[in-house]
Amino acid sequence: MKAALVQVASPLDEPVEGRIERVGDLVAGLTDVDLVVLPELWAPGYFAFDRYDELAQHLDGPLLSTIRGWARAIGAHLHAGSVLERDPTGRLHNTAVLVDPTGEVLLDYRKIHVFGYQSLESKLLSAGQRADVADTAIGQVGMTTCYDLRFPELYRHLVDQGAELVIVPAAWPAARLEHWKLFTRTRAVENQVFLLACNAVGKQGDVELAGHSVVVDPWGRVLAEAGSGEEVLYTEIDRATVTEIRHEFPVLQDRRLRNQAAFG
Ligand SMILES: O=C(O)CCC(=O)C(=O)O
Repeated sequence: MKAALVQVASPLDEPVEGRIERVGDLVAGLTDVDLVVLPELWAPGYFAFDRYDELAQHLDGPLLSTIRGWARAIGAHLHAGSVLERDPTGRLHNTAVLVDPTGEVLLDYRKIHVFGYQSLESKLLSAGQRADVADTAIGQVGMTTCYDLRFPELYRHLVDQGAELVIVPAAWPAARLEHWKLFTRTRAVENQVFLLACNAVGKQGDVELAGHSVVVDPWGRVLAEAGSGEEVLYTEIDRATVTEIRHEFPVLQDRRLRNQAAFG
């Protein structure tokens, strides 16, 4: 399975429509891949808090419909990064969406751990309450978003549902790049999954985003890592590696917490 992680900047002074066109042009050039991944809230810009309400859309709105068209045009799965979703009750969410090559939505995930440190996300957005795994042509896919990387129990929950690969869009600041590098590898190796993490780059307001999008295999090996500028990061992964590594080194079978056996 060939994947491309599209690491882009979302400067707050760039018109959103222009950015959607620019990213659409980049995606249109990716005709030889099975999966394309975009960063967290790349269209509005994660730090455009004052525009969240104005820019949020229902999942059947124009942005997702454009993105579904991109997937059809290149004939690949497309992880839309995340979008600002207005749900039917009017609440807003940071929602990741996976689309198949026919443009059908396979899975959506509302970010569970909304971020409140030097961020208004947790004030403006409602937290998700569900994390599912989709059985797809590219494997058993789970999704989490950015800050979720700090919460290992969410990944265990995905593994318990059969996840083989976890896709993580992010807008992770450069100030905590070392944490990003640590968590992306750790979540992959402790759960014996492929982890594909697509970060944003560039400045949004005062905050520099880290880039360093990364693909890690279930043994914790970094298969590909981007730098700190805009770039498309290519990788090739074989889902059979998950089964092989879990068979060869079956640590997940030795978990005890689930049955409370070792912790009373
Ligand atoms: O956890 C972090 O350090 C960064 C999290 C973040 O920026 C986010 O969730 O958008």
